[in-house]
Amino acid sequence: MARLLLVSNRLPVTVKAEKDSVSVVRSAGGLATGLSRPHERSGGMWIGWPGDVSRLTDAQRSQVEKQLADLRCVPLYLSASEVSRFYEGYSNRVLWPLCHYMLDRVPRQDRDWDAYRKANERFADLAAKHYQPGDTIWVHDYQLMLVPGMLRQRLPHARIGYFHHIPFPSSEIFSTLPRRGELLKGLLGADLIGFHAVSYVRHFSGTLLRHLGLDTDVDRVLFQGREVRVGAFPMGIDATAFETLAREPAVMDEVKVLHERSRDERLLVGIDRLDYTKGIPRRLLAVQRVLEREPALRGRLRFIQVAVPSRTQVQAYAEYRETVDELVGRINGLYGTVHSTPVHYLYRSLNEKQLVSLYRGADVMLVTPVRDGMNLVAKEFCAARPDEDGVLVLSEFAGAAAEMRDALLVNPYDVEGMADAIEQALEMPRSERQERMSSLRAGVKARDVHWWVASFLDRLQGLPSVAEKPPLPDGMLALDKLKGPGRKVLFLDYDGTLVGFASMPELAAPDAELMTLLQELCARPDISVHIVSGRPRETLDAWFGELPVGLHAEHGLWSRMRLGQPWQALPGVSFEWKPKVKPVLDAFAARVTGSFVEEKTASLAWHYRKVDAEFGALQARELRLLLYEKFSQEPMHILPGDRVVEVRPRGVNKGRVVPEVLKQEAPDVRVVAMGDDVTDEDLFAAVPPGGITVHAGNKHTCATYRVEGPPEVRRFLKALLGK
Ligand SMILES: Nc1ncnc2c1ncn2[C@@H]1O[C@H](COP(=O)(O)OP(=O)(O)O[C@H]2O[C@H](CO)[C@@H](O)[C@H](O)[C@H]2O)[C@@H](O)[C@H]1O
Ligand SMILES: O=P(O)(O)OC[C@H](O)CO
Repeated sequence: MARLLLVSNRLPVTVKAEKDSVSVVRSAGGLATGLSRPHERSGGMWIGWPGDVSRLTDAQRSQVEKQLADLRCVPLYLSASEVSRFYEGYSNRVLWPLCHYMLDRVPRQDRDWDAYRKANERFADLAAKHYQPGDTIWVHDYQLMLVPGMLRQRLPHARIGYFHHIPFPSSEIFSTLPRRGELLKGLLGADLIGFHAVSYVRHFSGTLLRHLGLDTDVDRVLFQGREVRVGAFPMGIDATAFETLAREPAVMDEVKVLHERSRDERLLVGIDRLDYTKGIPRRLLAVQRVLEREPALRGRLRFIQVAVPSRTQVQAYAEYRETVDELVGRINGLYGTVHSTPVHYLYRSLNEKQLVSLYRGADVMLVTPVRDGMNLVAKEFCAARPDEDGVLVLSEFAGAAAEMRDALLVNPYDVEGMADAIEQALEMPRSERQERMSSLRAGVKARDVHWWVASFLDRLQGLPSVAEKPPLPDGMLALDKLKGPGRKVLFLDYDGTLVGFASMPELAAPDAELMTLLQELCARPDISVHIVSGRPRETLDAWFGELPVGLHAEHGLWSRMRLGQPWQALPGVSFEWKPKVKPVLDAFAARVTGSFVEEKTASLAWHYRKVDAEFGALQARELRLLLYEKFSQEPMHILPGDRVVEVRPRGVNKGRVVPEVLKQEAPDVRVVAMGDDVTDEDLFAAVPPGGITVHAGNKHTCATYRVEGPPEVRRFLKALLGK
């Protein structure tokens, strides 16, 4: 099995320094707890921050390093400034609230981007240093979004995965980030990008389209010549370990004590990192509402809320703590008696045994975050209930809600609704509790953390590696093969190859530099030039009619072989479908603002270049489906292009030009074809063996060389002229 290199901001263990001793303890938080056991099993390494070590003596530090090495953890020490600017600053003041839809918590001006970028460089450097060929690198979470891209630069052939543990928000939210483009490109350095939920994949794909113009095809997107996969991998927990612990006599004793101490009380439990995304204040208010509404429950209801301190140096967390403290005090002041306290609040971390005892003892578990990537507490609770009892009240804004449909799902913003759900849970008959819990447990056990790790890594390791599928060689290298005498025939696509795209087709007229270049190529007795375009005859005539070049319009339907010769159509092509299809495209143009229909002699095209990228792509899919559905019997082809859907007669393609032209040339002529889009693939396929095919862009292609785009195509043609 390939060695696994985990890279995350926090290691699964944190250094804990006391007066005279130092030790490493389990880190809190979903990522660290969830991945600990898979790491123990994998035999690989884990690179990350072990927490604050600034006060350790040299001897203590080496003691810690020894302990970390035994756990196969490689520490990356963050300086005080990095903790404050990279971790607390950009990661937790900007990205954390933004990904949780809390724009009002993002500072007006972010000053920590630079520190974030530099810290990401340090993680990438350390991972690259420990990398051995054949390793799989798995980068985790929002603190390290630039690391996949940085690793790709350092290790072009490495297999790199990235998992985003928190929500990926809608593109409307992500778009507000000034550094959105850099962050997206950073993620795209990975081979596989995973999220907890399908909705996050959708948001991510929409954001790629909107900001980088990259269209995700179901689960893959092309970026810089590489295919990057994206997918939903809902994270699980070590269900067996929780269940085993929940059956231990020590835990059962603890549960017994808990029940004896609160003999007549029903027990509600909440367990969270103390984070403003976890919805603790509204949860407290809901408990308060239950007590207000149901006097009979006063003195008979106990809510144990355990909150582990988190990010205590960030002001928002300190303020949140005060809010929670105040609410707890208020509710206890209102409804406490000399015999009972309704809210039992613990501000600390619990060990696993204490945690599981609470899960096992709870009548109702309240997991009500206002937004959460997944939420593992909900799953831990179910795993810890082999008695198939207890009710889970779960926020519909937690990623876990997509899987845990048998929980009582609540809107965490609706305090009354949550109070209703708590009452419903308290009154729920045993048979219903059992039915729901049994179904929840089946899901938690089937999709546990080992399943999660295996499904992510199987997908990642099953992908063809960059080394197995090397990038196409640089087109400029092809020039060597064209050196020396001998005739050359150039087949050149126009839009996207000789010129860049314009918002309206008529705006992409050839510039002076291109006209000069074409004139110089035509002036060479050993070179003949053919422009093979999807454009109509009239346009090619207007732009190039005076040049001694071959012109081929509408993807080869019309050809003017030489200057002075007439245009001729390919024989036997049917156009009868056109009047039937045109009204369908017109209707789309009318309903999608900014789109329009282009009509040529033989084909029709619906362009949506100026339409909002996400909406345009959706509409294009709908149009294609409609066309397939209505006109599958017609002799026509439906061709998705770059922000265009084109309908052409069957049997016409750019490839048909090549043999026609070569009929008039000597057999030893050297053929060069250059193009950028899917229609040029027919051209490449028709080039005889030994010819040179150059794809201008980063799409899938059957060409043998690649250049980046029109400027490089021109550089190639100039070099052919010896310039
Ligand atoms: N008082 C306490 N004492 C001891 N342990 C405690 C504790 N309170 C919480 N924990 C433990 O910490 C973990 C919390 O994980 P969560 O998934 O609930 O949220 P978190 O926001 O940390 O994780 C992030 O990563 C995870 C995993 O991807 C996502 O589910 C989540 O949405 C995302 O925010 C659980 O394993 C829990 O047992
Ligand atoms: O304590 P933090 O800041 O490392 O966050 C822990 C959470 O699991 C983050 O996903």
